[in-house]
Amino acid sequence: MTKVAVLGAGSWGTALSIVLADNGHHVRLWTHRREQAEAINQTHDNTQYLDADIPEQIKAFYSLEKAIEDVSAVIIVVPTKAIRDVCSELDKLLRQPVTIVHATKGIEPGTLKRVSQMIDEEMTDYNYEDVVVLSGPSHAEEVGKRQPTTVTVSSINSEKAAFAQDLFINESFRVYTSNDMVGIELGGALKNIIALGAGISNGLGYGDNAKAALITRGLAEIARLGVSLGASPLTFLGLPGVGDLIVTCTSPHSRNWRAGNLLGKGQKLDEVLEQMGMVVEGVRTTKAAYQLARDRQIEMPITEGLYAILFDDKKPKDVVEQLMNRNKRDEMDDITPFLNEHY
Ligand SMILES: NC(=O)C1=CN([C@@H]2O[C@H](COP(=O)(O)OP(=O)(O)OC[C@H]3O[C@@H](n4cnc5c(N)ncnc54)[C@H](OP(=O)(O)O)[C@@H]3O)[C@@H](O)[C@H]2O)C=CC1
Ligand SMILES: O=C(CO)COP(=O)(O)O
Repeated sequence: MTKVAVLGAGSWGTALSIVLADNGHHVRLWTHRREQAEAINQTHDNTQYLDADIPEQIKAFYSLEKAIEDVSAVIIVVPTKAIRDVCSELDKLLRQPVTIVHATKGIEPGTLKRVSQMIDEEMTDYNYEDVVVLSGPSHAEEVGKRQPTTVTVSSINSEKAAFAQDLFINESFRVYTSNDMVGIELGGALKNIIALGAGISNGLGYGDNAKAALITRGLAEIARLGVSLGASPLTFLGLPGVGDLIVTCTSPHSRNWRAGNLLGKGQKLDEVLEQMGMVVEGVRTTKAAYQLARDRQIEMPITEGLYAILFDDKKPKDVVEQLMNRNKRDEMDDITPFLNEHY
Protein backbone atom coordinates (compact mmCIF):
# COMPACT_ATOMS: atom_id res chain seq x y z
CA MET A 1 0.00 0.00 0.00
CA THR A 2 1.23 3.45 -0.89
CA LYS A 3 1.39 6.60 1.21
CA VAL A 4 -0.17 9.38 -0.83
CA ALA A 5 -0.65 13.10 -0.20
CA VAL A 6 -3.57 14.84 -1.89
CA LEU A 7 -3.07 18.61 -2.02
CA GLY A 8 -6.36 20.50 -2.14
CA ALA A 9 -9.37 19.55 -0.02
CA GLY A 10 -12.09 20.82 -2.35
CA SER A 11 -14.63 18.63 -4.07
CA TRP A 12 -12.26 16.88 -6.47
CA GLY A 13 -9.40 16.41 -3.96
CA THR A 14 -11.86 14.87 -1.51
CA ALA A 15 -13.39 12.54 -4.13
CA LEU A 16 -9.98 11.37 -5.36
CA SER A 17 -8.91 10.75 -1.76
CA ILE A 18 -11.93 8.45 -1.37
CA VAL A 19 -10.87 6.49 -4.49
CA LEU A 20 -7.35 6.12 -3.09
CA ALA A 21 -8.59 5.09 0.36
CA ASP A 22 -10.90 2.49 -1.25
CA ASN A 23 -7.76 1.06 -2.88
CA GLY A 24 -6.17 0.62 0.56
CA HIS A 25 -3.70 3.51 0.32
CA HIS A 26 -2.83 5.73 3.28
CA VAL A 27 -4.16 9.11 2.28
CA ARG A 28 -3.18 12.49 3.69
CA LEU A 29 -5.55 15.18 2.50
CA TRP A 30 -3.89 18.59 2.81
CA THR A 31 -5.84 21.81 3.21
CA HIS A 32 -4.53 25.34 3.71
CA ARG A 33 -7.25 25.94 6.33
CA ARG A 34 -6.55 24.59 9.83
CA GLU A 35 -10.21 24.55 10.88
CA GLN A 36 -11.14 22.49 7.82
CA ALA A 37 -8.46 19.87 8.63
CA GLU A 38 -9.72 19.62 12.22
CA ALA A 39 -13.35 19.35 11.10
CA ILE A 40 -12.61 16.61 8.56
CA ASN A 41 -10.71 14.58 11.17
CA GLN A 42 -13.50 14.95 13.72
CA THR A 43 -16.60 14.55 11.59
CA HIS A 44 -15.28 12.50 8.63
CA ASP A 45 -17.08 14.66 6.17
CA ASN A 46 -16.35 17.77 4.12
CA THR A 47 -19.88 18.98 3.48
CA GLN A 48 -18.86 22.41 2.20
CA TYR A 49 -17.45 20.64 -0.83
CA LEU A 50 -18.78 17.09 -1.13
CA ASP A 51 -21.70 15.07 0.19
CA ALA A 52 -19.82 11.87 1.06
CA ASP A 53 -18.57 9.92 4.08
CA ILE A 54 -14.80 10.22 4.36
CA PRO A 55 -13.19 6.87 5.26
CA GLU A 56 -11.13 6.68 8.48
CA GLN A 57 -7.86 6.04 6.64
CA ILE A 58 -8.01 9.53 5.13
CA LYS A 59 -6.30 11.93 7.54
CA ALA A 60 -6.58 15.64 6.92
CA PHE A 61 -3.47 17.80 7.46
CA TYR A 62 -2.92 21.52 7.79
CA SER A 63 0.89 21.24 7.78
CA LEU A 64 2.12 20.65 4.22
CA GLU A 65 5.46 19.44 5.57
CA LYS A 66 3.80 16.70 7.64
CA ALA A 67 1.36 15.79 4.87
CA ILE A 68 4.14 14.99 2.39
CA GLU A 69 6.56 13.30 4.81
CA ASP A 70 7.49 9.82 3.48
CA VAL A 71 4.82 9.73 0.77
CA SER A 72 5.55 8.11 -2.60
CA ALA A 73 2.99 10.10 -4.56
CA VAL A 74 1.66 13.64 -4.43
CA ILE A 75 -1.68 14.37 -6.10
CA ILE A 76 -2.15 18.07 -6.85
CA VAL A 77 -5.81 19.14 -7.05
CA VAL A 78 -5.86 22.85 -6.29
CA PRO A 79 -7.35 25.33 -8.78
CA THR A 80 -5.02 26.52 -11.57
CA LYS A 81 -4.56 29.92 -9.93
CA ALA A 82 -3.10 28.23 -6.80
CA ILE A 83 -0.75 25.83 -8.63
CA ARG A 84 2.35 28.04 -8.53
CA ASP A 85 2.09 28.92 -4.83
CA VAL A 86 1.41 25.35 -3.75
CA CYS A 87 4.18 23.90 -5.95
CA SER A 88 6.83 26.40 -4.86
CA GLU A 89 6.01 25.55 -1.22
CA LEU A 90 6.07 21.85 -2.05
CA ASP A 91 9.44 22.28 -3.71
CA LYS A 92 10.92 23.73 -0.52
CA LEU A 93 9.56 20.98 1.71
CA LEU A 94 9.85 17.78 -0.33
CA ARG A 95 12.73 15.57 0.87
CA GLN A 96 12.20 12.31 -1.10
CA PRO A 97 11.48 11.48 -4.77
CA VAL A 98 7.75 11.14 -5.49
CA THR A 99 5.44 10.68 -8.44
CA ILE A 100 3.49 13.87 -9.05
CA VAL A 101 0.00 13.53 -10.49
CA HIS A 102 -2.15 16.58 -11.17
CA ALA A 103 -5.90 16.58 -11.71
CA THR A 104 -6.34 20.32 -12.28
CA LYS A 105 -8.08 21.55 -15.44
CA GLY A 106 -6.93 24.95 -16.60
CA ILE A 107 -4.54 27.12 -18.62
CA GLU A 108 -2.82 30.08 -17.00
CA PRO A 109 -3.78 33.47 -18.48
CA GLY A 110 -0.77 35.59 -19.38
CA THR A 111 1.81 32.80 -19.56
CA LEU A 112 -0.61 30.52 -21.48
CA LYS A 113 0.99 27.53 -19.76
CA ARG A 114 -0.57 24.15 -19.08
CA VAL A 115 -0.54 22.90 -15.49
CA SER A 116 2.33 20.44 -16.03
CA GLN A 117 4.44 23.30 -17.42
CA MET A 118 3.65 25.43 -14.37
CA ILE A 119 4.68 22.57 -12.07
CA ASP A 120 7.91 22.20 -14.06
CA GLU A 121 8.67 25.90 -13.59
CA GLU A 122 8.01 25.89 -9.84
CA MET A 123 9.76 22.65 -8.90
CA THR A 124 13.53 22.19 -9.00
CA ASP A 125 13.75 18.42 -9.44
CA TYR A 126 10.62 17.78 -11.48
CA ASN A 127 10.15 18.66 -15.10
CA TYR A 128 6.94 18.33 -17.07
CA GLU A 129 8.06 15.01 -18.52
CA ASP A 130 7.80 13.38 -15.09
CA VAL A 131 4.41 14.81 -14.21
CA VAL A 132 1.25 12.75 -14.73
CA VAL A 133 -2.11 14.34 -15.61
CA LEU A 134 -5.41 12.70 -14.65
CA SER A 135 -8.43 13.91 -16.61
CA GLY A 136 -11.77 12.76 -18.00
CA PRO A 137 -15.53 12.93 -17.45
CA SER A 138 -15.64 12.73 -13.67
CA HIS A 139 -17.85 14.84 -11.47
CA ALA A 140 -16.72 14.60 -7.86
CA GLU A 141 -20.34 14.22 -6.73
CA GLU A 142 -20.63 10.86 -8.56
CA VAL A 143 -17.10 9.64 -7.81
CA GLY A 144 -17.79 10.25 -4.08
CA LYS A 145 -20.78 7.88 -4.43
CA ARG A 146 -18.64 5.29 -6.21
CA GLN A 147 -20.69 5.52 -9.38
CA PRO A 148 -18.99 4.13 -12.52
CA THR A 149 -16.45 6.65 -13.81
CA THR A 150 -13.72 6.52 -16.43
CA VAL A 151 -10.65 8.77 -16.67
CA THR A 152 -7.32 8.86 -18.48
CA VAL A 153 -3.82 9.38 -17.09
CA SER A 154 -0.96 10.57 -19.22
CA SER A 155 2.70 11.42 -18.87
CA ILE A 156 5.70 11.67 -21.17
CA ASN A 157 7.16 9.10 -18.78
CA SER A 158 5.03 6.00 -19.45
CA GLU A 159 6.21 4.27 -16.25
CA LYS A 160 4.83 7.12 -14.18
CA ALA A 161 1.52 6.96 -16.06
CA ALA A 162 1.31 3.21 -15.39
CA PHE A 163 2.06 3.84 -11.69
CA ALA A 164 -0.78 6.37 -11.54
CA GLN A 165 -3.13 3.98 -13.35
CA ASP A 166 -2.40 1.28 -10.73
CA LEU A 167 -2.78 3.76 -7.88
CA PHE A 168 -6.29 4.86 -8.82
CA ILE A 169 -7.93 2.03 -10.77
CA ASN A 170 -10.71 0.06 -9.10
CA GLU A 171 -14.07 -1.50 -9.92
CA SER A 172 -15.93 1.82 -10.04
CA PHE A 173 -13.08 4.06 -11.20
CA ARG A 174 -11.60 2.81 -14.47
CA VAL A 175 -8.33 4.42 -15.52
CA TYR A 176 -6.91 4.35 -19.05
CA THR A 177 -3.45 5.52 -20.12
CA SER A 178 -2.59 7.76 -23.05
CA ASN A 179 0.67 9.05 -24.47
CA ASP A 180 -0.79 12.42 -25.50
CA MET A 181 -0.20 14.54 -22.44
CA VAL A 182 -0.68 17.84 -24.30
CA GLY A 183 -4.06 16.72 -25.66
CA ILE A 184 -5.23 15.36 -22.30
CA GLU A 185 -4.41 18.59 -20.48
CA LEU A 186 -5.91 20.80 -23.18
CA GLY A 187 -9.09 18.74 -23.52
CA GLY A 188 -9.75 18.99 -19.78
CA ALA A 189 -9.07 22.71 -19.65
CA LEU A 190 -10.83 23.86 -22.82
CA LYS A 191 -14.08 21.96 -22.29
CA ASN A 192 -14.81 24.30 -19.36
CA ILE A 193 -15.26 27.19 -21.82
CA ILE A 194 -17.85 25.27 -23.79
CA ALA A 195 -19.57 24.15 -20.55
CA LEU A 196 -19.98 27.81 -19.59
CA GLY A 197 -21.54 28.32 -23.02
CA ALA A 198 -23.88 25.35 -22.56
CA GLY A 199 -24.99 26.76 -19.21
CA ILE A 200 -25.58 30.18 -20.76
CA SER A 201 -27.64 28.57 -23.50
CA ASN A 202 -29.78 26.82 -20.88
CA GLY A 203 -30.17 30.07 -18.92
CA LEU A 204 -31.40 31.77 -22.08
CA GLY A 205 -34.06 29.09 -22.41
CA TYR A 206 -32.56 27.27 -25.39
CA GLY A 207 -32.84 23.50 -25.60
CA ASP A 208 -31.07 20.33 -26.64
CA ASN A 209 -30.41 21.39 -30.24
CA ALA A 210 -28.33 24.32 -29.08
CA LYS A 211 -26.55 22.12 -26.53
CA ALA A 212 -25.63 19.52 -29.17
CA ALA A 213 -24.41 22.30 -31.45
CA LEU A 214 -22.20 23.73 -28.72
CA ILE A 215 -20.72 20.32 -27.91
CA THR A 216 -19.89 19.42 -31.51
CA ARG A 217 -18.77 22.83 -32.75
CA GLY A 218 -16.98 23.32 -29.43
CA LEU A 219 -15.14 20.07 -30.01
CA ALA A 220 -14.10 21.29 -33.47
CA GLU A 221 -12.51 24.46 -32.10
CA ILE A 222 -10.91 22.70 -29.13
CA ALA A 223 -9.34 20.22 -31.55
CA ARG A 224 -8.15 23.02 -33.85
CA LEU A 225 -6.33 24.80 -31.05
CA GLY A 226 -5.14 21.54 -29.50
CA VAL A 227 -3.63 20.23 -32.74
CA SER A 228 -1.87 23.55 -33.32
CA LEU A 229 -0.26 23.12 -29.89
CA GLY A 230 0.93 19.58 -30.63
CA ALA A 231 -1.97 17.38 -29.48
CA SER A 232 -3.24 14.39 -31.44
CA PRO A 233 -6.70 15.02 -32.96
CA LEU A 234 -7.81 11.55 -31.85
CA THR A 235 -7.41 12.48 -28.19
CA PHE A 236 -10.35 14.86 -28.53
CA LEU A 237 -12.57 11.91 -29.51
CA GLY A 238 -11.69 10.20 -26.22
CA LEU A 239 -12.64 10.58 -22.55
CA PRO A 240 -10.74 13.82 -21.87
CA GLY A 241 -12.14 15.31 -25.09
CA VAL A 242 -15.70 14.63 -26.15
CA GLY A 243 -16.29 12.55 -22.97
CA ASP A 244 -15.59 15.48 -20.67
CA LEU A 245 -17.42 17.88 -22.96
CA ILE A 246 -20.57 15.76 -22.76
CA VAL A 247 -20.46 15.42 -18.98
CA THR A 248 -19.79 19.09 -18.29
CA CYS A 249 -22.16 20.49 -20.91
CA THR A 250 -25.09 18.33 -19.84
CA SER A 251 -24.86 18.10 -16.05
CA PRO A 252 -26.00 20.52 -13.38
CA HIS A 253 -23.18 19.04 -11.25
CA SER A 254 -20.80 21.09 -13.39
CA ARG A 255 -19.66 24.29 -11.73
CA ASN A 256 -18.96 25.80 -15.15
CA TRP A 257 -22.41 24.86 -16.46
CA ARG A 258 -24.08 26.24 -13.33
CA ALA A 259 -22.16 29.52 -13.54
CA GLY A 260 -23.07 29.81 -17.24
CA ASN A 261 -26.72 29.11 -16.46
CA LEU A 262 -26.80 32.06 -14.03
CA LEU A 263 -25.07 34.29 -16.58
CA GLY A 264 -27.66 33.28 -19.17
CA LYS A 265 -30.40 34.24 -16.74
CA GLY A 266 -28.93 37.73 -16.60
CA GLN A 267 -26.68 37.75 -13.50
CA LYS A 268 -23.34 39.55 -13.55
CA LEU A 269 -20.09 37.58 -13.54
CA ASP A 270 -18.95 38.89 -10.12
CA GLU A 271 -22.25 37.97 -8.45
CA VAL A 272 -22.18 34.53 -10.06
CA LEU A 273 -18.64 33.73 -8.93
CA GLU A 274 -19.38 34.93 -5.41
CA GLN A 275 -22.32 32.61 -4.98
CA MET A 276 -20.68 29.54 -6.58
CA GLY A 277 -18.40 28.85 -3.59
CA MET A 278 -16.26 26.57 -5.77
CA VAL A 279 -13.80 27.21 -8.56
CA VAL A 280 -15.18 27.98 -12.04
CA GLU A 281 -12.04 27.28 -14.07
CA GLY A 282 -13.62 28.17 -17.42
CA VAL A 283 -13.52 31.90 -16.71
CA ARG A 284 -9.72 32.22 -16.55
CA THR A 285 -9.26 29.54 -19.21
CA THR A 286 -11.45 31.55 -21.60
CA LYS A 287 -8.99 34.42 -21.22
CA ALA A 288 -6.02 32.12 -21.89
CA ALA A 289 -7.62 30.31 -24.85
CA TYR A 290 -8.73 33.59 -26.42
CA GLN A 291 -5.13 34.81 -26.30
CA LEU A 292 -3.75 31.50 -27.59
CA ALA A 293 -6.21 31.53 -30.50
CA ARG A 294 -5.26 35.10 -31.42
CA ASP A 295 -1.53 34.40 -31.19
CA ARG A 296 -1.84 31.29 -33.36
CA GLN A 297 -4.58 32.64 -35.63
CA ILE A 298 -6.91 29.76 -34.85
CA GLU A 299 -10.61 30.29 -35.43
CA MET A 300 -12.48 29.81 -32.13
CA PRO A 301 -15.83 31.58 -32.52
CA ILE A 302 -17.48 30.09 -29.41
CA THR A 303 -14.48 30.98 -27.24
CA GLU A 304 -14.47 34.50 -28.70
CA GLY A 305 -18.18 34.79 -27.92
CA LEU A 306 -17.61 33.65 -24.34
CA TYR A 307 -14.76 36.13 -23.97
CA ALA A 308 -17.06 38.93 -25.13
CA ILE A 309 -19.72 37.93 -22.58
CA LEU A 310 -17.30 37.49 -19.67
CA PHE A 311 -14.90 40.36 -20.21
CA ASP A 312 -16.52 42.83 -22.64
CA ASP A 313 -19.98 42.86 -21.09
CA LYS A 314 -21.63 41.67 -24.28
CA LYS A 315 -25.18 40.32 -23.96
CA PRO A 316 -25.40 36.50 -24.30
CA LYS A 317 -28.33 36.78 -26.73
CA ASP A 318 -26.31 39.06 -29.04
CA VAL A 319 -23.43 36.57 -29.03
CA VAL A 320 -25.77 33.72 -30.01
CA GLU A 321 -27.15 35.86 -32.83
CA GLN A 322 -23.63 36.59 -34.03
CA LEU A 323 -22.63 32.91 -33.93
CA MET A 324 -25.74 31.88 -35.86
CA ASN A 325 -25.15 34.50 -38.54
CA ARG A 326 -21.53 33.80 -39.38
CA ASN A 327 -20.60 33.30 -43.03
CA LYS A 328 -21.96 30.18 -44.70
CA ARG A 329 -19.48 27.31 -44.86
CA ASP A 330 -18.97 23.56 -45.27
CA GLU A 331 -19.05 21.77 -41.90
CA MET A 332 -15.77 19.97 -42.58
CA ASP A 333 -13.88 23.06 -43.84
CA ASP A 334 -12.02 23.54 -40.62
CA ILE A 335 -11.60 19.84 -39.81
CA THR A 336 -10.13 18.41 -43.00
CA PRO A 337 -6.95 20.53 -43.01
CA PHE A 338 -5.65 19.11 -39.76
CA LEU A 339 -6.76 15.57 -40.61
CA ASN A 340 -4.87 15.87 -43.91
CA GLU A 341 -1.86 17.16 -42.04
CA HIS A 342 -1.86 14.20 -39.65
CA TYR A 343 -2.95 11.27 -41.82
N1 LIG B 1 -15.05 19.09 -8.88
C1 LIG B 1 -14.93 18.21 -9.85
O1 LIG B 1 -15.85 17.40 -10.08
C2 LIG B 1 -13.72 18.18 -10.69
C3 LIG B 1 -12.78 19.18 -10.62
N2 LIG B 1 -11.65 19.11 -11.40
C4 LIG B 1 -10.62 20.12 -11.33
O2 LIG B 1 -9.97 20.04 -10.06
C5 LIG B 1 -9.47 21.34 -9.69
C6 LIG B 1 -9.97 21.66 -8.30
O3 LIG B 1 -11.36 21.77 -8.41
P1 LIG B 1 -12.40 21.50 -7.24
O4 LIG B 1 -11.93 20.53 -6.26
O5 LIG B 1 -13.70 21.27 -7.93
O6 LIG B 1 -12.43 22.96 -6.60
P2 LIG B 1 -13.12 23.42 -5.27
O7 LIG B 1 -13.48 24.83 -5.45
O8 LIG B 1 -14.17 22.44 -4.87
O9 LIG B 1 -11.94 23.31 -4.20
C7 LIG B 1 -10.73 23.98 -4.36
C8 LIG B 1 -9.88 23.68 -3.15
O10 LIG B 1 -8.59 24.24 -3.34
C9 LIG B 1 -8.30 25.03 -2.20
N3 LIG B 1 -7.39 26.11 -2.51
C10 LIG B 1 -7.62 27.24 -3.21
N4 LIG B 1 -6.52 28.00 -3.25
C11 LIG B 1 -5.57 27.34 -2.53
C12 LIG B 1 -4.23 27.63 -2.19
N5 LIG B 1 -3.61 28.74 -2.60
N6 LIG B 1 -3.57 26.72 -1.42
C13 LIG B 1 -4.18 25.61 -1.00
N7 LIG B 1 -5.43 25.27 -1.29
C14 LIG B 1 -6.13 26.14 -2.07
C15 LIG B 1 -9.65 25.56 -1.75
O11 LIG B 1 -9.54 26.06 -0.43
P3 LIG B 1 -10.63 27.07 0.19
O12 LIG B 1 -11.66 26.20 0.81
O13 LIG B 1 -9.88 27.86 1.19
O14 LIG B 1 -11.17 27.91 -0.94
C16 LIG B 1 -10.48 24.29 -1.88
O15 LIG B 1 -10.24 23.43 -0.82
C17 LIG B 1 -9.98 22.31 -10.76
O16 LIG B 1 -8.96 22.54 -11.68
C18 LIG B 1 -11.13 21.56 -11.41
O17 LIG B 1 -11.31 21.93 -12.77
C19 LIG B 1 -11.42 18.06 -12.24
C20 LIG B 1 -12.32 17.05 -12.34
C21 LIG B 1 -13.55 17.01 -11.58
O1 LIG C 1 -14.17 18.53 -14.92
C1 LIG C 1 -15.21 18.20 -14.42
C2 LIG C 1 -15.88 16.91 -14.71
O2 LIG C 1 -15.10 16.10 -15.51
C3 LIG C 1 -15.89 19.11 -13.47
O3 LIG C 1 -16.31 20.21 -14.17
P1 LIG C 1 -16.76 21.51 -13.38
O4 LIG C 1 -15.51 22.15 -12.85
O5 LIG C 1 -17.48 22.34 -14.37
O6 LIG C 1 -17.65 21.04 -12.27
